[in-house]
Formats: sequence, C-alpha cells, structure tokens
Amino acid sequence: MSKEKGSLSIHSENIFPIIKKWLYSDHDIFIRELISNSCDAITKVKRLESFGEADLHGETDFFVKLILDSTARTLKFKDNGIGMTDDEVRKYINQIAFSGAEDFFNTYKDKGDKDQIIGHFGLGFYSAFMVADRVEIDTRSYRDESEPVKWSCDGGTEFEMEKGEKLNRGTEITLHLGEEGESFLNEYTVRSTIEKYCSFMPYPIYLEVADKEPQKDEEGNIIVEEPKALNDVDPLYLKQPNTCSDEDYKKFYNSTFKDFKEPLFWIHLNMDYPFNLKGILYFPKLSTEFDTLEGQIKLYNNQVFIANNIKEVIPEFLLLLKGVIDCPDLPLNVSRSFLQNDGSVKKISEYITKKVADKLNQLFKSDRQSYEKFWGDISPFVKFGSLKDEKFYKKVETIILYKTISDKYVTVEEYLTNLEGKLENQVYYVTDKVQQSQYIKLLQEHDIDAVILDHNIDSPFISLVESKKDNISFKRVDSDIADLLKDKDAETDDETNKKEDENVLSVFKKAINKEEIKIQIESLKSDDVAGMIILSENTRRMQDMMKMYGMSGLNMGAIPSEETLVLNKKHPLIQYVIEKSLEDTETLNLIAQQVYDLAMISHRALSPEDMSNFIKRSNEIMKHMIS
Ligand SMILES: Nc1ncnc2c1ncn2[C@@H]1O[C@H](COP(=O)(O)OP(=O)(O)OP(=O)(O)O)[C@@H](O)[C@H]1O
Repeated sequence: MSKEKGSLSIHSENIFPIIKKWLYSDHDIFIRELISNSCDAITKVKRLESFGEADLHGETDFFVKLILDSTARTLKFKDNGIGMTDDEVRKYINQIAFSGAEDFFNTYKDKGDKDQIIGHFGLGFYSAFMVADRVEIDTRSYRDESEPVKWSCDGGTEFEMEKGEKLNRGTEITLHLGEEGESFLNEYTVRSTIEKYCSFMPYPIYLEVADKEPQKDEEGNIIVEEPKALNDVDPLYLKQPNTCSDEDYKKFYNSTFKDFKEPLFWIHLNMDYPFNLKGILYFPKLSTEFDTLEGQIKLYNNQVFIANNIKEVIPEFLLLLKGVIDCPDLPLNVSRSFLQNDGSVKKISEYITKKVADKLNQLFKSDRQSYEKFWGDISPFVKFGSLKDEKFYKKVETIILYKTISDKYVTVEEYLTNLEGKLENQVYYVTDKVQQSQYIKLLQEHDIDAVILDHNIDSPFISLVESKKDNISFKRVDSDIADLLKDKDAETDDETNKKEDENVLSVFKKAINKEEIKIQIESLKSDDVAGMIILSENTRRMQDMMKMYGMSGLNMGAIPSEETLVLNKKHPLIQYVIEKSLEDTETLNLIAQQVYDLAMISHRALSPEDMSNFIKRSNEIMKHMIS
C-alpha cells in the first residue's frame, strides 16, 4: 500500500480535546480499554479458528503484553489476536462512528456522564489520547494474504497510514506518553492499574519493563524468571459451584480482597436465566478494631472490571459484604443514571438480595450451631439490611437471633415461649452488662432471661421489630420492672399500710431533696435490694435518640428524666425506716440518702458532687459501726 494521509471522520471539530478534558478524572481506564480490545481480538481469532476459518500456524499461546520503556517514554500494548487489514483500520479506527456527535455532546456535557461517552460510541481505543501525545498502531491481520499496516496520529484529526513491518499476526499499539501520562511511566502505577481493571480477563497479561536492571543471584548470575501473568484467567466465580472446595473459596477471597482473615461463609451466585450473572459474595468477619463491616463489591462485565460498590446494582446493605459480581448483561461502561432507570438492574438487585436471605435461612435451618457462631459477625449486617429493605426483613425476620445474658441465642419467638406464663409479649434487654448488673441479678433471681442489645444499630432495629410485630415490646432491664418483681401476695391495701408508706415517703423526700425523683414503695419478692432506680422506657429512648443525633445541647429539660426510686418494703433497712419514721433522726436521714445513692450507682454514674458526698457519708457510717 502507498503512504496515505487523511482526516478522521468526525463531524465534530476535534474530538481529542473533549476526550482529554472530560475523561481526565479516571484517565487510567485507557489501560482497561486497550487490554479489553486485545482480549476481544484474541477471542475473535480463536472463534474463527474453531470454525475452520483461520489458520493460526501453531501460534496459539495467546497473550497480551504491555511493554514499558520509561527512557523512550512509551507504553506498548501487544497481542496476538485477529489483527487488522488496512481496510479494517480505515473502517474501525479512522471512521469514528460518530453520527450526531454534536447532539450527543450537547446532551451529556453537563451531566458528567464521562463513562458513557467512551462505551457508547466505541471510543475505547481513542481513550489512549488521554495520556499520549502520539499513538501508533502496528497491526497484521490473521489473513495470510494481508499486509502489515502502520498507522499513527498525534492527537489532532490528521493521521498517517502506510505499509508496516510487522511479521506476526496481531496488533501492537504504542503510546508516546505525554505530560498527562507521566504517572504511567512508573511500573507500579501500570501494574496496579492492570490489577485493578484486568484481574480476571480471559487471557494472560504480562508486563515487561524495558530498561529494568536484571535480578542477579549471590554469584552475580542473572536470574531468568518465567514471565508471570498478572491476572487470573480462570477466576473461581466462573466455575461450577460443585467443583469448588472451601479452600478454593478462601484462597480466592484472600487474593481478591487482600484480606487474610477467613471469611465466615459465602454464596456462589450462578444464574443464566432470565439474566446472566455469576459471582461470589462473602460474609467477612467483623473488624475487631472498629467493630465495623467494611465491604467491597467489585462489579465486572465479562471479566472486565467496571467499578466498586455500585449502589444502583447492589442494594446498599449488601455493600457491607465482600464479593465479585460479573454481569455481562450490563453495559460495559455503566452510567449511574442509566442504571437507575434500568428495569433489569432492579431485578438483578432483587435476585442478589433473595439469594443472600435464602442462604441465611438455609444455614439457620440446617446448621444452627454455625449460624449461632457467626451471629455476632453477621448481625449488624442482617439488622442494617432489615432496616434498609423491607423485603429482606420479611425474609429474615424469623431467623434473627438475640444473645441472652445466659449466653444462649434465641429468636424472639423462642424467648417468649421460654418465658410463657411469666412475661407477656415483653422482651427484656440489657445494653451494658456491667452498669446494669444489679437489674440483671434481680431478673435472674426470678428466672427471667434478658437479651443483650449493645450495638448502635439495635436501638432503631428494635423500633422496627416493634412496628412490625403486633404488641411485642422491648424493655430495658432498668425500665418498669417493679411490677415483675413485686410480691403480689404481700400486697395489702389497708390503712396502716398506707400510713406506713406515707411516712417512709416523707423521710426519703426530705433526705434526697430532689423534686424530679419519683418515689414508689413496693414489696418485692427479694429482700436483697433496699432500693433501685427505674426509668420510663419511652423517655429513655427519646433521650438516647437525642444524644445519638447530637441534640444534647437542646433543652433536655423538655423531656423529663422520669427516674423513679423503688423502695423495697421487705428490706430490713426500709423496715427500720418504717418503724422509726416518726423519730426524725440523723440515722434515718443517712439511711435514706445512702439507699438512694446506692440505687443510683447501679443505674448510672453519680455526678462529682454526689460522688464525694457518697464517699464522705460512707466513711461516717463506718465510723458509726465502731463507735
Ligand atoms: N488490539 C486490536 N486488535 C484488533 N482490532 C482492534 C484492536 N483494537 C481495536 N480494534 C478494532 O477497532 C475497533 C474500535 O475499537 P474501540 O475500542 O474504539 O471500540 P470498540 O472496541 O468497538 O468499543 P468499546 O468502546 O466498547 O471498546 C474495534 O471494534 C476493533 O475492531
């Protein structure tokens, strides 16, 4: 062929400034685009061979190789795929199929949908100009009769094309990196970009560094290493689940997420109809440091990485998991706005949610022991999922576990059945085992179990359960439990009794001298405790919520604290107060103040002033003991 010059057929003035400007932020995707083109070219020639339409002359070790030469400032992409004839270069490279270019740009220029521009108009190859001042193509088609072609272009609309010198089938694209491609002269950047986008591409990808010092052994001999592909051409998620072992899954997890903790369990997604979707979702162990789940879902399209954590495809709560999802039905370059409006995307997302719920149900039913073992790690995920997605909640509501103070794991239904006759639709819970130990002890003495709900998510979560399950209510162990602990047989309504109560009340009111504290006198079954503080569940929840949303600066007085001091008539100290209540002695005063402070201490921290009074008084009481 004779040397040829021409203009690229673009109706727009010049596409390159637009490409450079608009795609600037993710300009590493040119590596993905050029390697994908190479892989496509290999797939095409393999297919032709399988139809008997191409003779590959034994050259069937397919590869993609990148060669970085930082001295020459070039990055080459080499493959032994289908190659191109001169006519094909004219057709596929020179004529950028760009009808209606202006309309397109006008539509998208304000939307920032950069990704869509590339995929939509087959501009993958031209993304090279984001980083290169000049691009050359050396290509030779698989057709025996075809001549090699050399094409070059410096980023304007002019190109040159002439007969090339390439001897073998395939394509070599040379990028002369400009200022904007400076970072790609660094081996590490190129390597990590390949690993980011091309980890699972179907043909081996090698990186050669032209001017690299050879490695030597101790005697100074050059170590010749077999070139190692940077990708896994046959990723586990594409295999049939029944051919994969637990070890395979763990290894794949470790290498894909660089997380060397073992995952708890996983779900292999494998679906052909009504859409094509393959992948593996892992339930990671909670990070003990922060007690958080940090998930990562990598989305692929035909083994080409698209992006991490795309909320439009993966329900938000599933982003707490780790996994890979490959869905060839999605457009290669996902535009967020496109996905939001795409019906099949919604189905994909529902399918994934269903699979996750099914797996949890199956584990609960078939291996409750393991399920209980995993519960601590998966519960924030299940609870967050329930809060975020009603359908998910419906599927998992009967398998939500609660850890009890007696170290058992129960569902709400099991909890209520176990306490039938003692509690009616009430679930007692503990948020702080140490702080609430006094109350826990009281409940245990009455053989009443309580569940532990000490995670941030628990407070909105129990509100959800209460709203979904008729008449079930959660009560913290320091809320209105006096009823539960009351000795009903000892209750009398006679006049003497009433008088006694009034007298005790007046002693305590005077001693405590706090208007806001309510005092209630009861005969409790146990005579261990003289007094305890209980708090209205609703008021406390409201206060917790205000704290959580950082509203504590607001007038907290607007919500009265509603703390009640319950005095136990069965306790000898209260008995003593009853007997001596008319004698206004200092001892009575001391007893009342001390009973109140002790009740308060097992409820919450005392104020500094109350604490120092308490210590002073305790010392005085001890002095009394020896005097
Ligand atoms: N390495 C290659 N080997 C053979 N043909 C190639 C190669 N690179 C590009 N081509 C040809 O050039 C065409 C245009 O490539 P380009 O990347 O611009 O768009 P595309 O691959 O069709 O679409 P996409 O934007 O999805 O990548 C390809 O369809 C292919 O025919």
